[in-house]
Amino acid sequence: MSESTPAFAVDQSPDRIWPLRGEFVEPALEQDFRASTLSRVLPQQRAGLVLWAALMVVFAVPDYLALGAVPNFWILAAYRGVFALLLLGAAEAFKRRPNLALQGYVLVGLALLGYSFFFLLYGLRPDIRAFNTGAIMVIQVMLFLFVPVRVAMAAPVALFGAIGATLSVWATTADASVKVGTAFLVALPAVLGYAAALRQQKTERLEFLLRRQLLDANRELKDEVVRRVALQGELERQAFTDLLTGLPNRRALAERFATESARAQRRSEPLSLAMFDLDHFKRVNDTHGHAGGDAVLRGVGEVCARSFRGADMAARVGGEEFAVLLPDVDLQRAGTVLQRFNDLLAATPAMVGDQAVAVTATAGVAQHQPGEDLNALMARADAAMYAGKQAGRNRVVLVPADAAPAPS
Ligand SMILES: Nc1nc2c(ncn2[C@@H]2O[C@H](COP(=O)(O)OP(=O)(O)OP(=O)(O)O)[C@@H](O)[C@H]2O)c(=O)[nH]1
Repeated sequence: MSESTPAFAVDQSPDRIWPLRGEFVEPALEQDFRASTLSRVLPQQRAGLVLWAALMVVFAVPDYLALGAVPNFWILAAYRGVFALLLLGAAEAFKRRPNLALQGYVLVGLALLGYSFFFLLYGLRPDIRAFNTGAIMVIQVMLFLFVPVRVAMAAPVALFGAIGATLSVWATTADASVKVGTAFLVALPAVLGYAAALRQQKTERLEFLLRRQLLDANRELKDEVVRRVALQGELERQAFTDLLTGLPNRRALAERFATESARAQRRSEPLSLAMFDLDHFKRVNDTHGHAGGDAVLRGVGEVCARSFRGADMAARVGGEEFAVLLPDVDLQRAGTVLQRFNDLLAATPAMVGDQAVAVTATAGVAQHQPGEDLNALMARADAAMYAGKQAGRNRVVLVPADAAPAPS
């Protein structure tokens, strides 16, 4: 997100919404918006249709009271009945195919029929002309505000209603003031309804954009948190890992030692530590270059991974120096484990280019003594390893259990 764009600003640029249609210019966006309104629009439209059908039927009563059972009454009653059925049918169709409700064509068709009924009423019931005009005014308002339908569709229908009503009145009266008055009366609610509905449509769409932006921002925020947690995990992993061999580093060893020495003491279990150093590693570097030496070190890491149990921890603690922490393992067993490792290492040459380079290691092993810290334990194992180097390398030297602690 660029710095100049506030996080939650809605893009209100005029070209996003048609000024007179109040719909998104982008068809996909408009489609998304309409789909998001379905759960609200559908029940409203269906309720509106049922109410409309009920009104059509109920108003047959005043027709009958005014006209009696004459042919005009029956024409109106038939129109009312058929139209009410159509309205109920549409309400049912909307339930099955909600897209019909969103598109608005069905509603527009029904509105055209509805207006036509009132035009007919002007001819068949001139006695209620004023009432008729009032009903058309109500329909004009309902068309825009009560039953949610797109203004782009409602506007031509309202125009049809206004013109139709005006023409019907002009055809059925000679009174000029009634003619002009009716034209105004039916046009005015259409204009007001259109203006109000247009404003509402635009507001709803801007709100939709805002909601979407908020959701996007929220999603971005969540993704960012996930990314950061992963990054933090990776940084932590790196802080405890030797990048060349992938083995744990000295820091990781220190943490593990703190846990294991406390546990060993609590449970009176043995804990051993081995230090091993590659033999004549300088020669490897001198012969195969530093990169060759690195390849050999990586190979040692792989042998460690294959050699020690999951509970043991082999760590790289210096250039070509390694430490192995062996929980619940006494000195003798640790010696055996290290000897097995040494044998495997000697038998597993690393490939440097197309050359197989074998290395050996010299190890010193010590068993942890109560209260001893890591440095002291490492120093004792180190001293044994040094003794092993002196004695000819490629061997494992144990620190006797009763040996004096090494000076820290
Ligand atoms: N390639 C490589 N070499 C390293 C690294 N760290 C230390 N070394 C080399 O390891 C060698 C250690 O040499 P020395 O300490 O003389 O020991 P050595 O040659 O292994 O001889 P002994 O330990 O006495 O058997 C040096 O040449 C260091 O440069 C490393 O990360 N990569």
